[in-house]
Amino acid sequence: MSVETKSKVVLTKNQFGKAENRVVRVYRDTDRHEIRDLNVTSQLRGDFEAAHTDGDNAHVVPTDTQKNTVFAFAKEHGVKSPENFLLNLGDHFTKNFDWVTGGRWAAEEYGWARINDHDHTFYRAAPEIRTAVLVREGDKNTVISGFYDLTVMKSTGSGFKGYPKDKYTTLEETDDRILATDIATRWRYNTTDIDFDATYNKVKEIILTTFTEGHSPSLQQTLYQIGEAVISAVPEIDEIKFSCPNKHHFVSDLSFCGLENPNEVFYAADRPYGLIEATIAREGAASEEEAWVGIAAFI
Ligand SMILES: O=c1[nH]c(=O)c2[nH]c(=O)[nH]c2[nH]1
Repeated sequence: MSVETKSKVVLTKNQFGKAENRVVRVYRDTDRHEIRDLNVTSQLRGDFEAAHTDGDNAHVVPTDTQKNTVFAFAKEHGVKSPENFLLNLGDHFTKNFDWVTGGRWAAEEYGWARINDHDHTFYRAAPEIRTAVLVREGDKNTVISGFYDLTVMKSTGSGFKGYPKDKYTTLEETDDRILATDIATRWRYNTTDIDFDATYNKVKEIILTTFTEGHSPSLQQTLYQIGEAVISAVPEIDEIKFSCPNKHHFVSDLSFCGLENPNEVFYAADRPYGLIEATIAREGAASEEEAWVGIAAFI
């Protein structure tokens, strides 16, 4: 085959924009400043056929313009919540450019707290990174929020037993072990008419409280119970996903020097780790698989 011979191809899914715009908004209406610290990605979907096939840029809202819009909106609209910020971007691009029929806008938020209750001095305080994704198609918005890197541990109140054994099994059953994980979770709202900040705080609180309560027979059941608690408490959430490492802590064998070790000294292994992933959905709720596309590694 000659090198000039081209196969017939068609453009299928595509989107484009500016990734990871690091925008910090300072509210300084009074001497007591407030800050919101975001990492925002904007990507447009619509009729961009000619740009790809013919090099015709008539529809290509430059990624540079998308970046500028992110920074201008931080001033013009402020950051009520990451989700509201993304909804403003989605409205803007779909309403002002006929051929933009939708898109994907994503944000991470980094949390800050005041040093000694000072008016304008802060330290990075939230252990977790908050996430938000808006997928817009026509007039339909789907918002998926969440967080990752919230590391939690139970020093007892967890066990693992009753599992099948074969010739490769060495694990001992236990009623008392350390359960530790880095919680990564995303939940899908069935509305955009909600106080996103208040709901974020409520979901985080439910996750931490449910992790605390009761005896855990496995990380699987703990995640299921957390998901059930979130969906029961928040009617605006239809689905929640988790991707959580089981960060193994092995009891250190101190018998070499005659010491007993009743679950006091552990070796914290960093790898391998169990990887427990699950989706818990409201029964009967529509699933929105398309909105999850592009969300890395299960969640
Ligand atoms: O909570 C757990 N779930 C498992 O699936 C598992 N497998 C394992 O070896 N330890 C654990 N712990």
